[in-house]
Amino acid sequence: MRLRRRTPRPRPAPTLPELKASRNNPWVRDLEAASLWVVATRLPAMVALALGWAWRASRIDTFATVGLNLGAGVAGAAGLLAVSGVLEELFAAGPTPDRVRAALPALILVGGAALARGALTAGAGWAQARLEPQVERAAELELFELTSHMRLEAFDDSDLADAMYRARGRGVAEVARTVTFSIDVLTGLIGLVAVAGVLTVLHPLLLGLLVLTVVPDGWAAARAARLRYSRTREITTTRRRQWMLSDLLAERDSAAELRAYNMRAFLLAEYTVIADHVRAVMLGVAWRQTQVRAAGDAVGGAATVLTYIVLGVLLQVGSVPLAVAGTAVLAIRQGQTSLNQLLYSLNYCYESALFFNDFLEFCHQARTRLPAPPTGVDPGELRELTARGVVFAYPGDQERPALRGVDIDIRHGEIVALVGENGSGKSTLARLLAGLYTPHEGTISWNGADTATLDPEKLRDRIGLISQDYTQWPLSARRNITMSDETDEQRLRRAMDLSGADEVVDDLDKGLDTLLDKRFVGGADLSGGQKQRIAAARGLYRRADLVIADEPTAALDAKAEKRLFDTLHAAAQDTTVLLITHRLASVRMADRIYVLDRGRVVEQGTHEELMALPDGRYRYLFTLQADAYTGQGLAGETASPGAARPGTAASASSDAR
Ligand SMILES: Nc1ncnc2c1ncn2[C@@H]1O[C@H](COP(=O)(O)OP(=O)(O)OP(=O)(O)O)[C@@H](O)[C@H]1O
Repeated sequence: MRLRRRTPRPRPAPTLPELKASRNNPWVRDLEAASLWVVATRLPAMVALALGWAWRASRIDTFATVGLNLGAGVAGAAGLLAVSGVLEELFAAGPTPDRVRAALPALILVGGAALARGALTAGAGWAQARLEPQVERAAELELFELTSHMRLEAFDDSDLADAMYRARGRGVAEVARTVTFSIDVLTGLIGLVAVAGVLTVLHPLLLGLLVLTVVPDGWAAARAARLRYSRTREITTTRRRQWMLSDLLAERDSAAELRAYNMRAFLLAEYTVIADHVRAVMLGVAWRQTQVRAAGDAVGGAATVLTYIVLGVLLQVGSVPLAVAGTAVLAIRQGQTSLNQLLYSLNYCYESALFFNDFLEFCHQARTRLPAPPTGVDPGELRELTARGVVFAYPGDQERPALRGVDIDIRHGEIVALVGENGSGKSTLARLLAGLYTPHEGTISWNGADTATLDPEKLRDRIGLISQDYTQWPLSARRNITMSDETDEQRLRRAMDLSGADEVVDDLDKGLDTLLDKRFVGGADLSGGQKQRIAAARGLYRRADLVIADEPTAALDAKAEKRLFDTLHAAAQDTTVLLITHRLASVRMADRIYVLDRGRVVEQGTHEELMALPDGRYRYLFTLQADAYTGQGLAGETASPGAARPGTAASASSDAR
């Protein structure tokens, strides 16, 4: 049976063009066009996958659930056949006490079968209830093992973000539900097969009629499930936006700016438009589902009436005796109960399985974004880190690479600085050097070996990254500094002392054991600069060969800033420092300064060499800053940013590109 094409529904336009429903997704189109046959053939594979997850989560409970349900089905069939024996004796000729006595053994069998069925069903229910949390745990762990292991650039891919949203939102919860409904489907099927067996024994024609009552309801259930799913999937991006807006409206991080900039009405207005759109889509789904279910019920009801008419005719023409007809009525009623249960579970199972498929789809996509397996090759103590012809573009930005052929050299014990205007590519380059991104072209070499051939974890262990976008982890102050490393009290004190985090920790109620999250009882909140000191201590705590400090002082007061820069300069005696900063006074002492502009190195050299370039960009930027402090300087000489050209004497090798 082919499904009818949908009638077009009115859809309010979402606020942003990118929130429009994706009607071009081939998977959704395929889903909408799927016939009942396709659905029926897909479902067993999904049920098998779900049972595979159940098996992985707990073999005993899966085995018990399926086995006990099977036993309950067999007991049900035996009970029905025993009923036929009871009726046969009761409808026989002779005095009533004799007929009752004759029916007694079959009656005991009916009672025994009912008892056994009840006990087995209860046992199966218990095993099934135990399965759900175990499957949920297994699915969540799988999801987060993948999300935390994917390559960093995967997070910049909007398609993957949609897939992750679906998997995290409903997908992961539906894994356990798919297992539950799959088992319900199996249970319903077992019950139905038992009844079908009994009906076949009583009269084969009755079996055909029972099947006739199944098809319309089955079609309606599958169609209704598909409708909901395809509409829900279409509005994934809209829902993701709604989720983000709900965070902005309810989260602590945005609470202050929301008020300061009177964003409430604006955000609520956008939220309302999106919520209206979602509501309209879901109301449309509810109406279509009701139509489909009503059609299925009507045809199914007619088939039931037909079944009873045929039974009456068979009785009339003497094709079945009265006792068999009585049992057949019971069997048909029990069959329909099983059928209802089966259809109910089928409906939910199919719907759940579609969302479960989202989870599987994301897991599949995430697995293609995992880093190469660890090579185990230790990079060794840093002597030299070089980048040659490095090109890198963020996903979706292939036309505008963030780095366009960068060459740089960092040698042991040096302080190397990256400077340049906003968006020139400094942080991107730092992340590549830290092994967080892989170049699309060119190579990054550690002691001459391409970092792609080195063990990424061992490489990252040798690098302390003081990130520009640092995270304040909802963990103790101690963990915020040591992170995954063991606590070494001496090293910890030193890192705190060098970064100024000691003053922050001294002010906390429980010192290093204070939880840095105000959302929990006893948690503390830090100022922007205090958070940055903790982040700096984190980078310095590492036993690192290379410290990469990306704008480490943006939020620090003048005293703390000087202290940290002094620390970084001192640290360069036994380690190597890559410093990214807009405070150009702090890079004067650097061994080499690279000036980036739109993804290229446009100048390189020492402070003196760069200042000697008459039209140099560094000279222009440095002078501009110096001028802001002194009110003098060379600002008058350098006309404008547009006038700043790559220098000649010490201009970068990449200039030529
Ligand atoms: N996660 C990302 N996804 C897509 N594009 C990005 C991402 N991060 C940065 N970019 C883009 O890459 C370019 C370089 O950004 P990058 O952060 O490296 O610059 P930067 O020199 O560190 O800037 P700033 O001085 O403002 O920190 C910019 O055009 C930016 O828009």
